[in-house]
Amino acid sequence: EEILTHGPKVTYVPPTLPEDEDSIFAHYEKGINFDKYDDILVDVSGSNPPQAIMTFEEAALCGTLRKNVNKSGYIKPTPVQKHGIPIISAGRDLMACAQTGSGKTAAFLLPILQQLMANGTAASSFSEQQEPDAIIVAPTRELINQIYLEARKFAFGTCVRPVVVYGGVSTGHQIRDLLKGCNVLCGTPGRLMDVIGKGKVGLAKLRYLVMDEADRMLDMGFEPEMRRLVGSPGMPSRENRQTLMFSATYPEDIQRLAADFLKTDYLFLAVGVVGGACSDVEQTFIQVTKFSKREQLLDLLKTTGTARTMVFVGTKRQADFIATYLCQEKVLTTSIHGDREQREREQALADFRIGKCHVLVATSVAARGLDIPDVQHVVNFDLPNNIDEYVHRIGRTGRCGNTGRAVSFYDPCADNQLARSLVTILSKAQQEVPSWLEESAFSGTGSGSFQPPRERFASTDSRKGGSFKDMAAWSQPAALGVNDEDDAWE
Ligand SMILES: Nc1ncnc2c1ncn2[C@@H]1O[C@H](COP(=O)(O)OP(=O)(O)OP(=O)(O)O)[C@@H](O)[C@H]1O
Repeated sequence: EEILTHGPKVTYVPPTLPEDEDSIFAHYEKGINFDKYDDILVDVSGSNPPQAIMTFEEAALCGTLRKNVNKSGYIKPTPVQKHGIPIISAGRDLMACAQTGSGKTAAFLLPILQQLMANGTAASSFSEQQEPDAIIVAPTRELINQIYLEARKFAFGTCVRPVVVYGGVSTGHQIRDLLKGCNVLCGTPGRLMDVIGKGKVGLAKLRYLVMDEADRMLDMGFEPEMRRLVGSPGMPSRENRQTLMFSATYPEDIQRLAADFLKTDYLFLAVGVVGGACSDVEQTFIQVTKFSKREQLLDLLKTTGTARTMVFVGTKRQADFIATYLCQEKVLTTSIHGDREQREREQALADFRIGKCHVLVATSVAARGLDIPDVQHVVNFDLPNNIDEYVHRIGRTGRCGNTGRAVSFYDPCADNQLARSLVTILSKAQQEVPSWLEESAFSGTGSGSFQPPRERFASTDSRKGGSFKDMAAWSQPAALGVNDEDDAWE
């Protein structure tokens, strides 16, 4: 985004959003494994956690919110919602770790909206400076847009007005929309700091700060921006706001950093991984050589037919290259990565969502958070260099109790450092570990460290001590993956 402010003026204005209820509340069905969520082990640490709720009735949502939850097809809360909603309603700060696709978004949106309604938040109106009650940040443009659409859905028919700002779109357009009124501001960090810097957003009334994909928001790429945000003039101190963090992964070093942003008595919510980090995703590995990957991808796609498939690659150049190759081979393919214009990125996602293209070639920019119905396959054409990234990528399938498949190309020359962590992930998910993978993990050639496979949670509260050595070794800091080609943030 920063680069764009120095480049040609961005004039893209996204298409107007549909206003009809059917489109706003369109949702996909939860899967056969949704009820298994009930058996998942949950651990809340920190002092005096409030009691979990078992039903949405217990969440004591106002009538309109309750209706919107129903219209969204939610019948019972997921574990992160059962625990997260009362924690947030009780005014506590929260660091929440729960499996991909298990409903983290509603876990923070619903209690925030409920509190805003309960406290009689005034309908916002036109003003040259807006003072939102809540700010939500996320690492990519498409993800923040998706969160905004969820906020708009749950706030439907209430006086709460959500607004979104992100890079690659005309700033003028977004500011005009912002100034019409804003209670909940969703943004990617660059554009958010931009509108704050321009004086269009004041922070004096801020009560909630939400970091989605919090570990990403606090890694090397974004941490300075987050510190700038909380240090901005008017920003209430952490004692005077509620700070909420959500992710499926929390490296230990990031947790310790995160504590700077939270009240000291924050609660850590870990939704367990009984049955695995992603037990709803069948994970397979194919040993390949660098030069055989392309043909193997084609063979694989022939067996999957028109099933919706995301293919992750390591670099933007590679994304273009593979997408072009597949198009030449008559596979209906589109692509998303950081060098494409925002118009193209949004078009690609739309074409993939409606099934006009059944293959989406993507860099890590699409690894986190995106909730696309019926993604049946994830292919790691290139494995990421970080295990957390792997967890997020394969989490694009197998969402909300649905099942999915992830196939990863494993090139022993390039991917050895990931072997041990992969063995851990597979055994946690109670899936078969290929013997060659196990061998390469423990042959001594595989670097990286060993995580005891019986650990029940993807992350544990760093304040508990003792776990630190294992966890730090397990999750390499995401920052290690940063290089010129890294495309995981805006
Ligand atoms: N209680 C519920 N009942 C039915 N569907 C739900 C419920 N909660 C969430 N969903 C749906 O499940 C899907 C996944 O939710 P969401 O995108 O919030 O997952 P997430 O935990 O944030 O995943 P990620 O880690 O990938 O960001 C969404 O389509 C959402 O609407």
